[in-house]
Amino acid sequence: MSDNLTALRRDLLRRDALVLVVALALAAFAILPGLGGDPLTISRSQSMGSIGVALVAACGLNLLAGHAGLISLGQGAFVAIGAYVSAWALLETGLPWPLALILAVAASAAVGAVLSLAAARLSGPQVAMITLAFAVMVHRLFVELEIFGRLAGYPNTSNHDTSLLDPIKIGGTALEPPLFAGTGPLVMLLVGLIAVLSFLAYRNLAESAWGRSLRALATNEIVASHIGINPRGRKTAVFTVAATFGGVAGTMQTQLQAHLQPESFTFTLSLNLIIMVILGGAGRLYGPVVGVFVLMTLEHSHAMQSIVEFQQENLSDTWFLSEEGLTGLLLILTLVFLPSGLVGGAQKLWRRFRTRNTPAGAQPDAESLDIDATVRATAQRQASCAIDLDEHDEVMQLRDVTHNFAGLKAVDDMQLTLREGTIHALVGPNGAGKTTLVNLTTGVYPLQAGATAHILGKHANGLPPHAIYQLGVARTFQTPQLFHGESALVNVMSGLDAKLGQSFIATLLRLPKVRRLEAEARHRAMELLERLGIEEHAGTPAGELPYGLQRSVELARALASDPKILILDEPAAGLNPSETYQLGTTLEAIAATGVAILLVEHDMSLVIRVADEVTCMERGARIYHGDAAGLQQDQRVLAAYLGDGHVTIQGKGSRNA
Ligand SMILES: Nc1ncnc2c1ncn2[C@@H]1O[C@H](COP(=O)(O)OP(=O)(O)OP(=O)(O)O)[C@@H](O)[C@H]1O
Repeated sequence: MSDNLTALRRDLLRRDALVLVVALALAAFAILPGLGGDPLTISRSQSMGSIGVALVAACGLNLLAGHAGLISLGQGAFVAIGAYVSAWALLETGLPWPLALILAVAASAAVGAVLSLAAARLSGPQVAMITLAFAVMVHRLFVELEIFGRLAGYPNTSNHDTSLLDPIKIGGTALEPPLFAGTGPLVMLLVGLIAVLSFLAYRNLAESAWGRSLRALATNEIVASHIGINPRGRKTAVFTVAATFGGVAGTMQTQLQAHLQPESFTFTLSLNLIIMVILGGAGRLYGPVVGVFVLMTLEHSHAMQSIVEFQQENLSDTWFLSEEGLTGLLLILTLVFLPSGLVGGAQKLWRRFRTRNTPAGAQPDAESLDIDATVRATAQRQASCAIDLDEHDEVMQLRDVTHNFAGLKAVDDMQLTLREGTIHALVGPNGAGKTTLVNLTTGVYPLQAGATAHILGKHANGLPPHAIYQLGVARTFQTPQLFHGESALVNVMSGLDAKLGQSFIATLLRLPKVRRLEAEARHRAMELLERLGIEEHAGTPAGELPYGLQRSVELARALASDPKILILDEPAAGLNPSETYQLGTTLEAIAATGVAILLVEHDMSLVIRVADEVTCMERGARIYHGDAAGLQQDQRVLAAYLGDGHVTIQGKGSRNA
C-alpha cells in the first residue's frame, strides 16, 4: 500500500512540475522578447498575441468539447462578445480598465449561461448544431449593428494608425497596443499573464473532481447521474465556463488589435478552435496547448501557404486546396488516424513502451476451486447462522410499484424491502422485470402515481438518480459501466467525488482544502482497490482491464461513497467460479458492515450461499418472497425459473423472511 501511495505521490508531483514548466514556457514565450528591450515587430506581436488568445479560448473549449463531450462550434462567438464588449466598455463607459474587462467577460459568461439553458437539454450533434447557429447569429449581429460600426469595424474610424482605445495603464505606465505603437511589451506582459493564469485555472478545473465529473458525463450520462452528478446542472456550468474562457480571450484580442472587425469572428474562428482542440487531443490536459501551437505555427510559418503554392505550380492552378481546405483535411486525417490527437497518440506510445519494459503484474488468482464442494461446505456452515430479519432495520421500502413499456407490463405491483446489514436477492427468469425494478429504485424511471418509495426514512418518489445517490444508494450495472479512458483509480475516485463537497471557486483556485480532499480521495480509492485485491491495477486504464477486474473496479466505485444501500445488477455475470466465490465472500463482508445489499443475480449457488432473503419475479410480478431454502421448494418458482431438475443446495435461511 505504502509503495503504491508513494508512487501516486511521485506521479502527482511530476504532473505538478510539468504544469509549472508549461506555464513558465508560455510566460517566457509571451513576455521575454518584449522585456529584452528589442522592439517587437508587428507580425511577431501579432503571432504571439494570437497564440495566447487561441490558447485561452481553446482551453475553455476543451473543457466543454473534450472533457464533457459537448462539441461546440460556437466558441469564436464568445471571443467576439468578449472583444466587442471590452472595446465598448473601455471607450464608452469610463470604467477603470480592470472593471471594463471584467464586464466583458461577464457578458460572455452570461450569454453562455443563457445558451446553456437550451444546450444542456440536448446532446451530441444537436449541441453542435445549436452552437453553430449561435456562431453565425453573433457574427451577423456584429456585421449589422450600427453601434459596432458594421463592416467598417469598431471603433469606427478610417484612421487605423492610432488606437482610439485609451491605453491600459498600470501604475501610470501606459500599455500601448503593439500593433499601433510597434512594440508594446507591457501589453504582451498583460496578455501573457492572462494566458498563463487562464491555463492554470483550466488545469485546476480539468484535474479535479469537477473535471472528472465532466468526463463521466461524456462517457455515460446515466452512469454519471448514479455517481451523484446532476447532468443538466453540470452541462450548464461547463457551457458557462467555456464561454467565460472565450470572453477572456476576446478581451485579450482587444488589447492586441484595438480595432475590431466582424471578419475576424466568422464561423471559421470557431472551426479553427475546435480543430486545435481535436488535433492536440480532446480531453487531454495539454491537448489545447499542442493543438494551438502546431496549427498556428503552420499558419504563421507560411507552411500552409507554401503547400497551396506547391499545388498551384505542380498540380493545377484551378483545382487546389486553399489554406482553409488544408486545415479541414488536417482535421479529417486526425479524426481517422489519430482520434485521441497528438497528445493522446504520444501517451499511447509511451504506455506501450512502458508496458514492454515493465515485468507483467500479478494476475488475479485463477486457481480453480472445487466450487460445488466449497459452496456446499459454506452453506452447511451458514445454515446454522440463520438471522432474525426483524432485528435489522428497514432502509428501503418500495410499495405497489408498476411500470409499463408501451403496453408491456415490465413491473407489476411489486413490493420490496431492504434491511440494514442483510443481502436481499432478486431472482427470476430473463425479462422478469428485475433490472426495470432496479431502475425504478434508483430514479432512472419515475414511479407511477400510487407507488411509494422510502429510502433511509426519506420519501424518494420523483427523485432523480443523483439525488438518490446523495441519500446513500450506490449501484453497479448489468455490464460494467466504467470510464474506459480513465485509470482504475480515477474510476473509483469518481464514486466519491460528489460527496467531497468541493466548491467551484475553491477548485478553480486549487485551494489547500481541495488538494487535501483530493489526496484523501486518492487514499480512500487505493484502500478500496486493495480491499478487493486489485491495487496493482490502479494506474491501468479501465478499458484495458479484463472483464472480471472491471467488475471489481465498478464494485469499488460503488463502495467509494460509503453507501448504506448497495444495488448490484448481476455482479457474477461473466466471472469464473473462483471469482464468483471471492465475490460472495466480499458481499458478506460488506453486509457485515451494515450495508443493505440488493443482489440481482442468476447464479443460484451464489444467491443461496449469501442471501438472507429472496424475492423471485416472473412477468413483472412477485411470485415468491422468503428464504433461500423455501425458494427451492416453491412450486411456482420451480415451474417458472429453477426447473424441476433443480438440485437443492442448503443456504443461510432466515427465521422470518
Ligand atoms: N427500455 C425498454 N423499452 C421497452 N421494453 C423494455 C425496456 N427495458 C426492458 N424492457 C422489457 O421489459 C421486460 C423486463 O425487462 P428487464 O430487463 O427488467 O428484465 P430482467 O428481469 O432484468 O431480465 P434479465 O435477467 O435478462 O436481465 C422485458 O420484456 C424487456 O424486454
